[in-house]
Amino acid sequence: MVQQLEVRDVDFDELKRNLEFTASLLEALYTNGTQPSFDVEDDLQIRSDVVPVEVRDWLASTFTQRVQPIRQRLEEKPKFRSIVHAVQAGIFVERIFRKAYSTAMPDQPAEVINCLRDLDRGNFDVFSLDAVSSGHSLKTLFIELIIKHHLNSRFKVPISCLMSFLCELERGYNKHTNAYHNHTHAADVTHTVHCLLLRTGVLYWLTELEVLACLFAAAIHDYEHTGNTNNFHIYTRWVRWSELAMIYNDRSVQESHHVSAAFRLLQDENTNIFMNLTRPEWIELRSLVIEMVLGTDMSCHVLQVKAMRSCLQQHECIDKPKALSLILHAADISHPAKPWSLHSRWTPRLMEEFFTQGDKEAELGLSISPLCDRNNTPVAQSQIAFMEFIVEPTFSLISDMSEKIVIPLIQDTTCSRYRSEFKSGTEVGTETGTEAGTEVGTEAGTEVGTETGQRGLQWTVADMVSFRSMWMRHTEENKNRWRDKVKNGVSHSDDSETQTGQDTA
Ligand SMILES: Nc1ncnc2c1ncn2[C@@H]1O[C@@H]2COP(=O)(O)O[C@H]2[C@H]1O
Ligand SMILES: [Zn+2]
Repeated sequence: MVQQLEVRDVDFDELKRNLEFTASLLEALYTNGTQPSFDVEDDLQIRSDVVPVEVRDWLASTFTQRVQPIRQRLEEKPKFRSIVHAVQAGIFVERIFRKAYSTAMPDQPAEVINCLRDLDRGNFDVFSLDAVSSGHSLKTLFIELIIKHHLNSRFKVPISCLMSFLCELERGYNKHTNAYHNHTHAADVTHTVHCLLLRTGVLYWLTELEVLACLFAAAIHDYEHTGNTNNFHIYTRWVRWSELAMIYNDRSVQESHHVSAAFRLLQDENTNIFMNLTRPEWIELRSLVIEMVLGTDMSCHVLQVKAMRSCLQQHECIDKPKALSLILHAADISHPAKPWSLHSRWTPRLMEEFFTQGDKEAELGLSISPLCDRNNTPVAQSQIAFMEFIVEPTFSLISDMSEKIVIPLIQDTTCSRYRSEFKSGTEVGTETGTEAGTEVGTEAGTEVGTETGQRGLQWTVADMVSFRSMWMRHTEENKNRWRDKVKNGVSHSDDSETQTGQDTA
C-alpha cells in the first residue's frame, strides 16, 4: 500500500479493501493470541478445578516441553463481521500474491521448464536442472514446489524474501565447496521429499503447514555442511579445534548447525520467508523442522527405524513428526534407490568428499576413517552393503508406514477435494502411467482430475504399490551393477569410473 502511495498509483477500492484486510488481520491476530491456554492435565496430571490457570501455565512452561501460549487477556470473541471481512480480504490478498509471483518471476528458459516437467517423477534429473538453471537448482526447485503446493499464497510468502533467502541458502551450501554436500544435494533431497510424499500418498495426511515444514526442512537440512562427518568434528578436537563440536557438545554436531544457521537467516526481515505466519503456525513449523533435520543424523538411524517398526507392529498411532523425520532421512539416503544414471553420479561425489576427509586425517597424523582412504576403499562392496543394510530396510519401512497411514484415509472421503485438486494440478497419474506403467497400468491414469474422492483414492493405492516395486527394482539393479564391477575387478576407489562419475548408462 505504501509503495502504491509513493508512486501515486492508487486504486482507492483496492486500497480500502487492503486496509480492511489489515484491520481484520490485526484483530484476528489479537484474538488468536488471547485463546485460553492449553490443557496440561495429561502431562502433569493436574486437576484443572483445583489449580489456577496461571499456575498451570507456569508448570507447563517450566516442567514440560510444551510451549507456553500467550495468556488470556480478553474475553471477547471475534465479531462475525470481521471474520467475513478477513475471509473476503484473504481471498483477495491470495490473488495479489499469485499475481506478484507471476510478475516477479522472469520467464524461465525453455530448458528449465522442460526439466521441471519431470518434477513428480522418481527419475527427475537434478543434475540437468542444475546445468540449465546456471547452478541454481535449489532456488529453482524450491520456488517451483512452493508454488505447486500453493504454499506461497497460503502463507503469504513475499517473493522478494523468498528470492533473497534462497540466494543466501545456496551461498551457504557452497561455502565449503564440497563434492557432495552442496546445493545440488539439497535440491535433490527437497525434490525427493516432494516425490515421496506424493507417491506414497502421505501428502494427503498432511496439513499445508506440515508440507511447508517438510520442504523447508529438506532444503535446509545440510546448510553450511563442512564436508566432514560428525565424528571428524568430535575426534579431531585433540589436534584441531572444532568450533561446532564445542558449541553443540558433540551431539548431532552438523545437523544442529544446519538447522540453527538456517533459522538465523530468517532473523533478517529481508530473508524471513515466514514473516506472515501466525505465532502458533511459526511455533509448529519450527518444532517440526528441528525434529526432522536433527533426525538426519545418521547415528539416529537404528533408533529411528526400530522405533517406527515397533510402532507399526504394535498397531500404535503413528506420530507425525516421527513419520516425517523418517521420510526426510529416507530422502537423504535415497540415491541408491533411484535409477543407475543418477546413483552412479552421486556415489563418486560422496566418495570424493569422504576421501578428502581421509586426506586431511592423514595430514593430521590421525587414523583414516572407514571409507575415507582413497587408496584402499572397496566402493562397490560398500554400496551393496549400504543398500542391503540401510537403504532397503528404510524404504521398506517407509512403504509399510505409508500403507498404514494412507489406507484409513481411503475410507475417509471428507478430505477428497484437496486430493483431486492437487492431483489434477500436478498430473501425478501421468507419471504413474509412464514410468511405473508396467506396475499399475493405465487404470491409474484415468483417475487424474476426477472430482470424486473415491476414484482419486483408488489411484493412491495403485501408486503405493508402484512405489514399493519401483524402489525395489532400482536397488536390485544398482546392486547388480556394483556386483558386476566386483566381478570385473573394478570395485575399488582406484576405479576411474567411480571417481569421475561419467557412467550414466
Ligand atoms: N551411497 C552411499 N554410501 C555411503 N554412505 C552414504 C551413501 N549415501 C548417503 N550416505 C551417507 O548417508 C548420509 C545421510 O546424511 P548426509 O547427507 O549428511 O550424509 C550422507 C552420507 O554420509
Ligand atoms: Zn544430506
